[in-house]
Amino acid sequence: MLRSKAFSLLKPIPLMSGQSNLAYKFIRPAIASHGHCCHRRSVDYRQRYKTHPGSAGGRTISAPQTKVMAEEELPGVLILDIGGTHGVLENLAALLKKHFRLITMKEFLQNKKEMSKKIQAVFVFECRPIIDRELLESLPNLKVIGNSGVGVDHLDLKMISSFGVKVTNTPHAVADSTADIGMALMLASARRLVEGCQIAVSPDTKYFAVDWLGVEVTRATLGIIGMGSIGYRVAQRARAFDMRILYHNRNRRRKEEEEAVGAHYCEKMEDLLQQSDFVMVVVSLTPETHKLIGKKELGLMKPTATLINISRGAVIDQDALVEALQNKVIRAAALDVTYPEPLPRDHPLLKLNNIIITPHIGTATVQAIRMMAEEAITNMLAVLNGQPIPSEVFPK
Ligand SMILES: O=CC(=O)O
Repeated sequence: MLRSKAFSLLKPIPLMSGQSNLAYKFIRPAIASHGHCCHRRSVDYRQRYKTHPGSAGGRTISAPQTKVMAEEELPGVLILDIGGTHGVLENLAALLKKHFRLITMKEFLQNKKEMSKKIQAVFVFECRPIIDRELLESLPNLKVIGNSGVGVDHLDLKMISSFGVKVTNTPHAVADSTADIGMALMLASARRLVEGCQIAVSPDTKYFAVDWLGVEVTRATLGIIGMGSIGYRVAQRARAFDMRILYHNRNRRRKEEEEAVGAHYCEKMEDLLQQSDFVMVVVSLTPETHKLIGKKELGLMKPTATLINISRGAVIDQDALVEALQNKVIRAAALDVTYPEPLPRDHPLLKLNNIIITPHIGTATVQAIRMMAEEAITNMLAVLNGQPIPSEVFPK
């Protein structure tokens, strides 16, 4: 009952744009307990994320230190997740509790009058919860929405900003784990890992009766569409496989960044599509990238090529993809993201054997979710303390 009440606050909105520019050159704000200036300390994030020039990822995000305060003194944070996280959020509660008074949606709805005054921040744990006007109107002291994750297409940035509320995201914390899932999908699809597993466990099949062959990733051409921090990390990994790396991006990376991973810029996405054996989509979802890969683009790809998507489902026209896979216009696809998530059980994509689909697990690692929470906490505290905000996302 309470759950369904909470859900009534969350209703779908049209896809919206919005993405931080993944800037890395920020100084971590001096962290003090909220409202008090103690233990001020600045940490240059470039020291922490110095794996390569221009990279914005890192492995050592650590939550800021806060003076121990009584719970009532701490700013309230409303925890917004849609459930189904199997205790993950509970594990993050201890981290959040060091800096905030945690308020669940259930507590908020039970005692709206008192709670609404306390809530200064909303922590969004999954990329599905929707923050609507009704919720914002009921939180007069809200200053920041700390999104745990890089993609903010589930948030109506213009509407949120009209309430004077800031939105932040966590581009650094997600970079490695998301790049890893891209590599995992590419390798799994190339070597038909899922089919291999099915054969190995099937009682009906002779163990070695594999009547098909995979393809090799080594020395193949990888085309990366979207060379932000995740795309760049994919390139770093692909280099170890001696891959020829092409990329297409709104903005060309610096020469030294290209050289560091041996990546070649394709001004036209068409050139990348025509030349690549593996095409990996790593763009954020915006109105410009909605259905970026459709029938025409799939038609430009080699019949031996594989499409990998680790960004958002809606950047690919799924009907066109079904048709392309059915008609062998391309060899295969490997998707960590779909539209919607999960796909309805009778969706034609689930009936194909030249596809691998994982349930949006790019950041589903012990390390990533912790780093995401820590990065989100740092962002939210910076807003509440009036300090420079490491990763603010602006409406376009
Ligand atoms: O999907 C994951 C993210 O947006 O970081």
